[in-house]
Amino acid sequence: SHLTLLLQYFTGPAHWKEVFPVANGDRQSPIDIKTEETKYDPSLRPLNPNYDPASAKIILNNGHSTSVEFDDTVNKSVLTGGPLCGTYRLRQIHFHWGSNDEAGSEHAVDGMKYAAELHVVHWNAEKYSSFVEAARQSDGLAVMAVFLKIGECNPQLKKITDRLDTIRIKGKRALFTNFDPSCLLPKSLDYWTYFGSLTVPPLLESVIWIVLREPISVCSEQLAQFRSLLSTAEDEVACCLLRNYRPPQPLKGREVRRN
Ligand SMILES: COc1ccc(C[C@H]2SC(=S)NC2=O)c(OC)c1
Ligand SMILES: [Zn+2]
Repeated sequence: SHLTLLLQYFTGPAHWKEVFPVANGDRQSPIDIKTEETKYDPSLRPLNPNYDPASAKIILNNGHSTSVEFDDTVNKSVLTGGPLCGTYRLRQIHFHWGSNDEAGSEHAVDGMKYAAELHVVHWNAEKYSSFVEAARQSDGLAVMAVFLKIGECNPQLKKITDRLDTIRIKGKRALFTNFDPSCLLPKSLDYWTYFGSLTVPPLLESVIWIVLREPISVCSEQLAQFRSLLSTAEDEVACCLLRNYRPPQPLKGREVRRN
């Protein structure tokens, strides 16, 4: 309907600042990583993801993306090392993509966008008692970003894209367990890191970003399966989730370090 289309238009990234003033804040994400300006930091340690496949619980279409939600009531699946102090507990993974294969990632590298981007979201369970509380703290969240580059179909990603037809409508969820998200990480865990934010409202400035330098592969057919998800619920006029990436935001003097 016209109202739905109008709402869709006014809910785009350009309008978020009207409802969430932090959208113009000093540590917004994503950013365009200018590789020549990144700084090597010898104090950065190797990343140490340690995930238990039994923590995976459900796969979900929340209308903005598709996510796999994990049991984060205990320290079963955690990320330590890298730029992090302490233990960050795995909460969920989700994806960002575009309406065509030429764009879709949220972060860019020297102005270049990849076809899609995986976010692996963790929260600081050592210092804070819940994800929601951690999401309000400057060191509350750690999101590992993995670029998806157009190429061979990704057999590990197939475990997710093959289930999307069961959650096409916004709000749908399905059981999804025995899944270790490490299978979606590239060979090298070399990374860039910087202080940023959630990339979707409420855009909270609570994320330590860890952007892996090596992409994983995805094929056009798999991206088409993401785009066939609906951003609308059962009782609404069907609308495909064609794109869900926020464009790069001003760096505002922040430093991007590399290991
Ligand atoms: C208040 O809690 C939130 C809000 C939004 C998202 C999703 C956003 S944040 C990000 S980074 N990429 C996204 O798509 C959350 O992700 C766990 C958590
Ligand atoms: Zn995200």
